Amino acid sequence: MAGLTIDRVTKRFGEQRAVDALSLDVEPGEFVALLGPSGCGKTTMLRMLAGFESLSEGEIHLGGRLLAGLDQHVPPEQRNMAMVFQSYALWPHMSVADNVGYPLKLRRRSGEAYQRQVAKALAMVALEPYAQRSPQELSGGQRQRVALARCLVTDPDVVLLDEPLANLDRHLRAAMEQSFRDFHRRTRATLVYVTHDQSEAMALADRIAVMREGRLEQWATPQTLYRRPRSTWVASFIGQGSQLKVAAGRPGQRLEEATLMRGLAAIATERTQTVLVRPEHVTVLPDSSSFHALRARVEGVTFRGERYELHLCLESGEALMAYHHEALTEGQKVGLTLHEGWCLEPDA
Ligand SMILES: Nc1ncnc2c1ncn2[C@@H]1O[C@H](COP(=O)(O)OP(=O)(O)OP(=O)(O)O)[C@@H](O)[C@H]1O
Repeated sequence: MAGLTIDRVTKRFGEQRAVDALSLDVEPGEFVALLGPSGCGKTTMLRMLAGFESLSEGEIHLGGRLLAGLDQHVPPEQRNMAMVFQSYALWPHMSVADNVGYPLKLRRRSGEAYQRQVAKALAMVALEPYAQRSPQELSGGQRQRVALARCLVTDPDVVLLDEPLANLDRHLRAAMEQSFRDFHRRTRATLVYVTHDQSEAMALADRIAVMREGRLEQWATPQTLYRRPRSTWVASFIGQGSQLKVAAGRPGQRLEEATLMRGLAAIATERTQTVLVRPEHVTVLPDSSSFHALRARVEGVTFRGERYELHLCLESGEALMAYHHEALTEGQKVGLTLHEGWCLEPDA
């Protein structure tokens, strides 16, 4: 197993910087997600890791070995990495087992060693009973597992995955998330996973690199991204929540209930700090009275099965999202207690 070092990597296409001075240290065996909106440079970064794209600046190391830099470009087939694409790219005329064994054939493996490695890779994705089927006889999720087995069969140091679940329906995606977790637990390969779906990245990765316009916005565990997003931009991208103005705190500070409620009650000109309030930190008191310091009007109610999602409008005009155990009526006035908030850096 080897770790990856991405050191100030830049990729220019003409005037545009698709990736801009990106640095990441990925631990051996770590599951990492590159997350960001469409066009932020995720796929370009992945292609540079795989060796399909050259670097404009910076270096990439695997273990102690320089893979790519100013005068160095190790070709893809010598990097001991494997890439899984959105489209699976399976051969339709070959059986599942032959698809999985194809990279071994390219390396001129045969006989018993070949059979053993194919069987082992198929077992890792629980597809042994399907070995002799053709890919057309499989579901989308099963096809993606064949693609995973094919990339595992050569024992790569690093597995690169480019939106591998993008073509699957929601139900299947959830089941496949579990397959990816199992896959990672069994192989302990270093995984770099590209996605624009924050819930997928949060569910799977040990650490997430949040990218925006080629640059790294934040590099942290899912828990840290959720609880302590750095900027207003990251906070609006990860999870649900509302951004309010308060007269309290500074970026990177957690506000307790009393400070937060006092800070919200201040006059508008003093409320200059943006605070993130997650919906689970809001208590809604349906019988609004003048007794409540903070009041709001119910603007919308969405039933989510286990709870209702309320869209509220504060007296300041700011929007606030909250959860509640029962349905309220639109237009209803409510009192609120906000239990905590997280102070954000302004958007650069
Ligand atoms: N070969 C290329 N030539 C010119 N521009 C390119 C090329 N490849 C990518 N780009 C540009 O670089 C930027 C980053 O593209 P990239 O595909 O890496 O983004 P992405 O984050 O993977 O997006 P998506 O989620 O939509 O796949 C985009 O603006 C894209 O148009």
